[in-house]
Amino acid sequence: MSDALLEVADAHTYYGESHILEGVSLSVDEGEVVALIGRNGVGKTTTLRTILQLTAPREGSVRFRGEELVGEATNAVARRGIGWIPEERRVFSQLTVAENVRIAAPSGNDAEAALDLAFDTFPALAERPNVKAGSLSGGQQQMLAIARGLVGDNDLLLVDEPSEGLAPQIVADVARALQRVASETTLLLVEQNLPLAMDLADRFYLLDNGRVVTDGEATTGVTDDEEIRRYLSA
Ligand SMILES: Nc1ncnc2c1ncn2[C@@H]1O[C@H](COP(=O)(O)OP(=O)(O)OP(=O)(O)O)[C@@H](O)[C@H]1O
Repeated sequence: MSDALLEVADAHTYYGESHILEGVSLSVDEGEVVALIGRNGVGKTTTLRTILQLTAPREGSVRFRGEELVGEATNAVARRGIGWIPEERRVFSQLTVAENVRIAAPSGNDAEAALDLAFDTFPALAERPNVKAGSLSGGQQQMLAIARGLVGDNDLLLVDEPSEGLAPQIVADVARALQRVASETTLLLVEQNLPLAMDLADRFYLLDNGRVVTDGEATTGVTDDEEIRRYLSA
């Protein structure tokens, strides 16, 4: 048996009768950053939802530390230490930055230590602890969402399109922050920005039409690979 932290094997996932994932297999080892790339609509978010059991696969398996997640409720999956930073940057807009971070720390953990970690990682948040999350810029909200994932004490963080809709300068800040998060936890990262994905990741999987079409080491060479570029621009 594999000793991967996460192992998805031949997952088939549907929305109603639409067959979206047609046998996705991938693995993530402890400490790795793995990027899931591919153009719009190929099933990247659905793969994350499949892991979280938000949309359970009809066939195939999802194992975390060797244990089957298929059939478990999403909150049980979360309790195993799998965190999710969705594309929509879920933060509590009526709560302050500090409150958002504090409530993301698992109960029993030291909320002030969580704040220290978050503010140390994201100086832009440390400058505005008492600002309502809803009045932050898009980039700051993304950082807050990542900070909440970071203090959640997760062993695996699923991060969906962290750079989407952000200005290039802010993307660089988010990338730096993710790099720091990666030194603390294992990441599975959905990212359409290929240079960013290759910069952050150790390995990548390229999805197309609900299947993994290729995978390998994340290097800058991948960014210039003709075949991969064709898949991404199609
Ligand atoms: N709730 C849903 N009900 C029905 N079809 C859905 C649903 N969510 C997604 N889909 C469809 O499933 C397919 C895969 O979507 P998914 O969001 O996984 O793609 P993606 O690779 O993450 O792309 P994007 O970057 O656009 O989010 C798409 O064709 C999409 O239209």
